[in-house]
Amino acid sequence: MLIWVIGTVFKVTPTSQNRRSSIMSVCGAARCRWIQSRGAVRRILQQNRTVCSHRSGSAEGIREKLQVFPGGSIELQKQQESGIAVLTVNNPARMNAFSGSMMLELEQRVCDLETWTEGKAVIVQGAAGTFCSGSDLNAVRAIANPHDGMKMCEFMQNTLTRLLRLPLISAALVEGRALGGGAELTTACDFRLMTSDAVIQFVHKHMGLVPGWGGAARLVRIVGSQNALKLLSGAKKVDPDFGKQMGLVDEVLHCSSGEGNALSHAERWLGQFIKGPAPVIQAVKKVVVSGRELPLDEALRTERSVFGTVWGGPANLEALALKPKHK
Ligand SMILES: CC[C@H](C(=O)O)C(=O)SCCNC(=O)CCNC(=O)[C@H](O)C(C)(C)COP(=O)(O)OP(=O)(O)OC[C@H]1O[C@@H](n2cnc3c(N)ncnc32)[C@H](O)[C@@H]1OP(=O)(O)O
Repeated sequence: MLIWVIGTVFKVTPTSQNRRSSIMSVCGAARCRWIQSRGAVRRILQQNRTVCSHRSGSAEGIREKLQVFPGGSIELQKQQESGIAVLTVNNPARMNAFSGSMMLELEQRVCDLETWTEGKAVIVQGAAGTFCSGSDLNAVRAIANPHDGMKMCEFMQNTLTRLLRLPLISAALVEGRALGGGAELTTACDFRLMTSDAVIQFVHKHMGLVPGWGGAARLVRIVGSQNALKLLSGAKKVDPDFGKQMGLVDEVLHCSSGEGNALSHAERWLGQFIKGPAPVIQAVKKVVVSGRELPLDEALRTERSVFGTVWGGPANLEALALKPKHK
């Protein structure tokens, strides 16, 4: 599945190359590069939409089971002006634990974000001053057999992989507690921001488990295998200082608690990375995703292809006209 998604998102077909050469023959080189790159953008977006409507057959059976465990919601607010979306895990009565229906809703929200062409960033947060306490233990008890457990994990792995691959710069805003699957969710974002009293804890070992939503694989890539082993085998509480020290946490937000206060700090922090037009920010994220996930040759090919989507584009031409000095 993973390889299939990478393949479909980044593939350039021979047919599309033929189409490119015929366009080349009738255009000036710069204009042509621009048209060609618009085509590449359209293709990537269309392929994303294909992924969107694609329902993994192997995860299929679990949807009906997850639907049986309602409660809470996943809220998505897209701020058109700033280009920042806010995704909120909302189940405060259970410390924002994921019910079955919330898992299904998360997939829909990620799907929505995959086609947000004007977007630049997404902040993932929890409602009511705490991040997320993992799976809803009531649902977990009801599907506590290996077959359903693996299906649920596969479903969440696919969704969180898509979240991490969004062409938007993502940040987990951790207030309060991020436990179990909640800790895993933070690793499906590009950055982790913590308020000074927040804690991230991979409590899985205490539950007789290991991470299953892809959190271990991602954690190793973020902090290295030594640190990951310590965090998982010790079920260590990660406070902001410890998190910064091992590279799990990108920024500590020193702000008083209060409705929206941490969020506005997070938006300000993200602001430094999302100045400029959305297509350029999205292109930056795409080359980082390909560099992070693909073998070098393929990553280089993808980088060229993404480069073609911005080279000679409006932002590039405007910058050239201004003769900038980067002092
Ligand atoms: C792959 C992911 C992995 C898996 O499914 O395999 C998991 O995520 S397993 C779940 C890991 N999470 C936990 O084990 C969390 C257990 N809960 C706690 O440790 C505490 O509740 C805590 C620290 C989150 C909050 O403690 P506090 O004293 O501040 O509040 P309460 O304990 O009174 O909690 C309030 C209310 O929320 C309910 N709650 C909290 N977490 C969950 C949860 N994960 N599932 C269901 N319900 C949860 C808690 O039971 C309380 O409800 P109440 O009706 O008031 O008793």
